[in-house]
Amino acid sequence: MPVLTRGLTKQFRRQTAVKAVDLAVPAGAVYGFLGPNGSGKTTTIRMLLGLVRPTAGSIEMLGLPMPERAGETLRRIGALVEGPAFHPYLSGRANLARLDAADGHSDARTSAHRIDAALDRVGLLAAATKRYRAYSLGMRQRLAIANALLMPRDLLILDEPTNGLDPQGTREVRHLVGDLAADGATVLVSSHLLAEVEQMCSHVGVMFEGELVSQGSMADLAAGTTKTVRVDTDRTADAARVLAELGLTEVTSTPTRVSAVLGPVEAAKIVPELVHADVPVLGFSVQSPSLEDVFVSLTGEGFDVSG
Ligand SMILES: Nc1ncnc2c1ncn2[C@@H]1O[C@H](COP(=O)(O)OP(=O)(O)OP(=O)(O)O)[C@@H](O)[C@H]1O
Repeated sequence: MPVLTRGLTKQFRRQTAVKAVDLAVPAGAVYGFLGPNGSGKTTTIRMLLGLVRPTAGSIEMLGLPMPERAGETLRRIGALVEGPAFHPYLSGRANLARLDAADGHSDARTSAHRIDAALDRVGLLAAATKRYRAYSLGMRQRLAIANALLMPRDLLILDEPTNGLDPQGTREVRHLVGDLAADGATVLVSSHLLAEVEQMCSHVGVMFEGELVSQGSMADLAAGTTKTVRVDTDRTADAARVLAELGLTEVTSTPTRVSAVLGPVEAAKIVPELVHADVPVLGFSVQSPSLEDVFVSLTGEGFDVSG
């Protein structure tokens, strides 16, 4: 597990910002750390990176205890936390050269090569000599990610990398995250946008009021919740009877559609039974709840989907 925490807790003076969080980020995952603003994501990430001292709990990063082994682990971790300070009048390449030179672990002899490789990785090589101030927001964020990629990394931690970006910049960064994962890095990426996590991530951890209320693969999360079945037909009363006889629950009808909760019933049995009962099936679907449905069922609250 590239990231593993036990009972991770942070108490500020009046408030427990992070409450006994057990994070488990498996190798190769794009783990979406999802939660509304103020739910404790940034504080958790800052504890992982040793920027904030936990009140309680333990952290393992890349299999080693933190902060005891920070010297070994941090050089294998690329992080984007609160954008590094870029100089507006220097080019993208010159900015990376400054930051690389400031990194005590970097090798000056390989610097030029590593910088161009990182710029290439984020698609900024052609704009390498442009001044930072002339970069779009998406380019600025990609430069910040390039900075995290100056050294080979096993784990990338990106705190809200699409925050403040326009739709084009957002797309650029989402693609980049997918590419980085395809290259074999494990990525922990925080977001307050449900749709973004749904599109970009293989795994999700849901934070709410300082607690990790759920985590797992996207598939597990959907499987653990209630699937619903819809049948479009002009004989809804008969269809409803068949579904109830099969053992589906919460059967409801409109004039043209019957919906019900699937439960343990095998979905493949439904259409043959309907046909057998002479119910014309004009449409049939089995629906897994969206991440939004899951969030609402976990927290009892709606999620501001638009962000
Ligand atoms: N240094 C601090 N001192 C006191 N309270 C803090 C401090 N840092 C964070 N908090 C509080 O802890 C809670 C969690 O904040 P945190 O920034 O971790 O949330 P978040 O999920 O990352 O939200 P955002 O997306 O807005 O950054 C908030 O209520 C915040 O006000």
